[in-house]
Amino acid sequence: MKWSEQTWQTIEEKYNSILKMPFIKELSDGTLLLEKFKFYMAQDSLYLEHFGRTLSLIAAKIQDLQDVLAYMRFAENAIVVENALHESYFKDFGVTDKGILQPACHHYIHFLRSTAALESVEVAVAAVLPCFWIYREVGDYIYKNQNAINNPYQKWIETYGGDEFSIAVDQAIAICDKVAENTTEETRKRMTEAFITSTRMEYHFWEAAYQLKTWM
Ligand SMILES: Cc1ncc(CN)c(N)n1
Repeated sequence: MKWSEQTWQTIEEKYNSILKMPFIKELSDGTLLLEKFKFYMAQDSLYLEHFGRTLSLIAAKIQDLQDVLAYMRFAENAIVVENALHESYFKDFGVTDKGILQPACHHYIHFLRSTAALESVEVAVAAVLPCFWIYREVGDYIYKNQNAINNPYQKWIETYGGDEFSIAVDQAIAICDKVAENTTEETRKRMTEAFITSTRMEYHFWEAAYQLKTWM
């Protein structure tokens, strides 16, 4: 069994908990309070900048030149393409100030940045994988279960439930499987731990937005 298949099994329960979150349910039926979505989008826009920086650091470290190019593209997509979705919502909502990093986002970003800086590149690619994979699965799930009539969050749903995003996700999974195959059992274990940690943080990111959780 591939590393990715084995690892997904370890987070299956956590993934199912994500699907049951009120944030996901209400985003999907369009009833999520705008205040919560705005909080989420502002934090996510800050997140994407640092996620893009993390992907660039991985691009600088990864061995295979095709993989260097893939992570450079992922970084550009996070900062330019994904963030364009956020900017368009900010325009609609009249948001000019995204504010500061709040606890869940701060924690997640710093986990990704420190993993990319201090761990091996194999562990770093595993740490960023839930940012692709969980979003694709949640995006697809919402796409299939959405209320598409007058849903204010339609653009979000189409971005993460769309084919373009899915192609990048498949690439990121394939790179993880390749590096996992060529490394030690100990590193594969660390990759799985990093993947689990990021999965947890995806959960807490949505939870924090639903609760509008800020610093004291
Ligand atoms: C927190 C988070 N994780 C993942 C994604 C999808 N790149 C995102 N936009 N935000």
